[in-house]
Amino acid sequence: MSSVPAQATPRRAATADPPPLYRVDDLEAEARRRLDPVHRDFFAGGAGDERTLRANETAFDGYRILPRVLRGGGERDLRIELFGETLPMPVLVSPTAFHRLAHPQGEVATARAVGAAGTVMVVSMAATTPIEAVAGAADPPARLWFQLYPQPDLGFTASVIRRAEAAGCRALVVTVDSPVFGRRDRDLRNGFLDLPPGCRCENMRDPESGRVRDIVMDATLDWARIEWLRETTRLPIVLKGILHPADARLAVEHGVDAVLVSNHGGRQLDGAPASVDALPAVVAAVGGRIPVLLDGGIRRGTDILAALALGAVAVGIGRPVVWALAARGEPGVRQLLDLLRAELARAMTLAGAVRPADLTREMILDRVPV
Ligand SMILES: Cc1cc2nc3c(=O)[nH]c(=O)nc-3n(C[C@H](O)[C@H](O)[C@H](O)COP(=O)(O)O)c2cc1C
Ligand SMILES: CCCCCCC(=O)C(=O)O
Repeated sequence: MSSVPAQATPRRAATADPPPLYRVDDLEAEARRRLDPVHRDFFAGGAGDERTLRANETAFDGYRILPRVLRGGGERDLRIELFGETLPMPVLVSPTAFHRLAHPQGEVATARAVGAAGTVMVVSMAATTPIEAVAGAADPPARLWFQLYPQPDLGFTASVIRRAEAAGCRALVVTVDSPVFGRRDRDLRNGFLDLPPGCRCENMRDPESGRVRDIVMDATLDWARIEWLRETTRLPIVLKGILHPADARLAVEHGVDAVLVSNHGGRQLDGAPASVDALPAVVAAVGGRIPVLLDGGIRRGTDILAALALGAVAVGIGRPVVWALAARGEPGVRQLLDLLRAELARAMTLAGAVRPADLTREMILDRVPV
């Protein structure tokens, strides 16, 4: 008679159920096996020596969470309020380009998973599915925000904003850390220049000519353009790519509705600080006048907890979504969001917080050497 090991993995039924997911990083390993190496490098890579890319993740090792005990509270309530809406958890999907390089269903699969989770998907201007199709894809519908690289052609920029508004996007995320494209050695070495046939940045289609325009990184971008955007749309505006506290103050003065502390996942200025290291000074500069969000290096529920305790209202995830999509399609992104929600709830329970608002600055010990 054969014995059954105490920790036997349950035999899975022969259905399309994805295998269990134990940690976010498992998705990366799985995705790496599936992806074309050139596309894998595009998704994984950063600028220059990838110092900032590495720092985004390792910086979280330097924070220690000081838990409170005997606080009771029962079930955790992860909901947050943002722009007058209640989100089920403080985790958003940050904009990432070219989802159809990760999975044939691309942004449609991502939107369906985000719709099921009830949180926000920030759709990239460089999406490979038109915003209208992303908006129509999910049931329940995903809450969509639209990410914009302001183009030098103001008429075209306004037409893209109108498309996003008409598709039901509820905020405009303006990326301000990209006056020029970061120098990404991996892509240069791989000669990654073009999307495969049939795969295009559909949000760049010119309404008059029908031609798909190239995305221009505009080095003339300045605060006057933010004023123009403020006059051009009534959507809440989020500035993405703020690291300096003085810029956070200027954002408030220019009527911006939120700032997203981000270094673009280490893909723009190599040598910039880890997002989480830049967060406290930005939070102090903003002084509660507008919400502060953060992305970069979030891989665990404890990372989310640390960012919230340091003053972020919510966090964004970039690469984990791409890995989940490449590894397992829509079910993978669902699993990813479920896992992060469960990890955050457990971390909050262990730290004695019932709601995100219970997470306070004193619960994080000052940065410890790593
Ligand atoms: C493959 C990839 C594509 C990205 N595309 C965009 C984009 O189109 N627009 C944008 O504002 N940021 C883009 N980003 C940056 C992300 O929005 C986000 O800031 C970053 O990925 C967060 O770091 P993380 O990957 O460690 O979560 C991209 C990042 C990656 C990795
Ligand atoms: C010129 C193509 C623009 C794609 C931008 C995607 C992006 O932001 C990234 O980090 O990659």
